[in-house]
Amino acid sequence: MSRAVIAFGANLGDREATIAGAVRELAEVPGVELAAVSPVYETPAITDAGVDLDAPGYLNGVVIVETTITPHALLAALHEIEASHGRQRLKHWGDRTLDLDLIDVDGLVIDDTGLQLPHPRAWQRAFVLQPWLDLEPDAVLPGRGRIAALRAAAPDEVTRR
Ligand SMILES: Nc1ncnc2c1ncn2[C@@H]1O[C@H](COP(=O)(O)OP(=O)(O)OP(=O)(O)O)[C@@H](O)[C@H]1O
Ligand SMILES: Nc1nc2c(c(=O)[nH]1)N=C(CO)CN2
Repeated sequence: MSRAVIAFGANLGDREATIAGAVRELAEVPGVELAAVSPVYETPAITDAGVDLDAPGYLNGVVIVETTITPHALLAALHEIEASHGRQRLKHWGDRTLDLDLIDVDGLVIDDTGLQLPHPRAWQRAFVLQPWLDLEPDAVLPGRGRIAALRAAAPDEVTRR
C-alpha cells in the first residue's frame, strides 16, 4: 500500500461542484482509498506572466489517498478524471476546469517523460504546500526538505475559504 498526495485546482465553471465530483470519482478508482481531504483555498491565478488578478481565481487543495495501484496508473486515473470534467490543454498554465497533480508518492523519486515525482514545482507553490501542511505538518518533499519551511518561503497568497 502506498500513500499519495494529490493536489487539485479549478478556476473555471462551478469550481466547488467540480472538485466535489473529482474527489468522489477518485474514491471510486479501484485500488484507491481516500485518507484525507484538506481545507480549500481561494488563490489568485499564477500564469507564465506571474500573478494574474484579471484571470478567474482558483480553488486549490490536497487529497491524500492510500493506494495499491502504481504511480503511473494513478496519474492515468487523474487524467481520466480531468477529462471527464472537460479539461482542455490549450495554453501553458492557462485557465482550467480541473487540474489534478500527483505531488508525492511515498517519497519516491521518478523522472520519466510522462511522470516526475515529486511534482517538480510543488516545492514553491503555497497553493499546494498550505493545504498539504494542514493535513501533514511534518511532511517532507524529497530533495527539498520540510514542507513547513517551504510553505513559509513560498511567495503566492492563499486564503482559506
Ligand atoms: N507528478 C505529476 N503530476 C501531474 N502531471 C505530471 C506529473 N509528472 C509529469 N506530469 C506530466 O505533465 C504533463 C502536463 O501536466 P498538466 O497539463 O497538468 O500541467 P499543468 O498543470 O499545466 O502545469 P504544472 O505541471 O506546472 O502544474 C502531463 O501530461 C503529465 O503527464
Ligand atoms: N492559483 C493557481 N494558479 C495556478 C494553478 C493553480 O492550481 N492555482 N495551476 C497552474 C498549473 O498547474 C498554474 N497556475
